[in-house]
Amino acid sequence: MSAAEWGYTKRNGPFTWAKNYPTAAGIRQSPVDIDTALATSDSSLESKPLRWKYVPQNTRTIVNSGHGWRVDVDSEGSELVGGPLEGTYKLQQFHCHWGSSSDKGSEHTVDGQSYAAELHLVHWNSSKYADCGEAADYPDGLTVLGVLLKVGAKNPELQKVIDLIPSISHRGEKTEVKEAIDPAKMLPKTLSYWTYLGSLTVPPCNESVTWILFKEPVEVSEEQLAAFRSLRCYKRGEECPCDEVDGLLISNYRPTLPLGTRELRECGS
Ligand SMILES: NS(=O)(=O)c1ccc(NCc2ccco2)cc1
Ligand SMILES: [Zn+2]
Repeated sequence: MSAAEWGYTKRNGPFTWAKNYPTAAGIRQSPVDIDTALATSDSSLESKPLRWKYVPQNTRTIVNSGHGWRVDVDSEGSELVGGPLEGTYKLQQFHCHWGSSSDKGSEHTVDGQSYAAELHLVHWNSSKYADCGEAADYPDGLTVLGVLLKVGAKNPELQKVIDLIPSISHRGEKTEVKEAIDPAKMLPKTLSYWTYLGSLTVPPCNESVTWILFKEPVEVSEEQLAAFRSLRCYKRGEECPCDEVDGLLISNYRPTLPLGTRELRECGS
């Protein structure tokens, strides 16, 4: 029933989620504003550099989830270790959040500043759990690499996603990713990051994510952001349930929640 379906409009948006997903009102929620003055540098993070291995050929399909685009990956062969992480995490999927104009759209903000969009690479703890779904139920189950996107040059790796958007214009549509997308090429050059314990930024908002947000933004063009906003949040042939501008997914970011008493650590300048 589309009315109960969560989304990003006034009727079903972030301020209504806690009604159906009580965890959304928890004390370990994401995103948060990164108050850089509060960040503590931690020698243990410096001593275990973040290391990743991805298999571009394992990026399988791209789908319009109704809340954005998502590239699903065959986890085998991928790994993320080090930094704040215990054990090995495997890449499950990556997706993006954006706003109706480029002055907003990122989920995390830095000293109150929003970016135009934010890329999330979602990993699950394969040292302890059997799959992503199980891992999402545990406090150390998931880790998400967050990359802030700012308006600038066209992003060649993200262009491979954008080229597929016309084939997934409506909710539920999916298509094969023929030209391998290398997640590693979407990461910034410098690997400095902030890290804190948080949650999924969409329902059910499980408090199971170790967030690792890179400090250096990556560039994406206005035209590429416009392509993201051309996705529709409803199924082909159905009328538009959301009161968005004719059902266009023009904005899919959750406003920030309080960091509360959580520690915010940083690695690198
Ligand atoms: N925006 S986000 O990076 O916090 C995010 C959003 C949704 C999922 N879904 C993955 C999942 C696995 C089990 C339950 O849900 C994973 C991560
Ligand atoms: Zn996300």
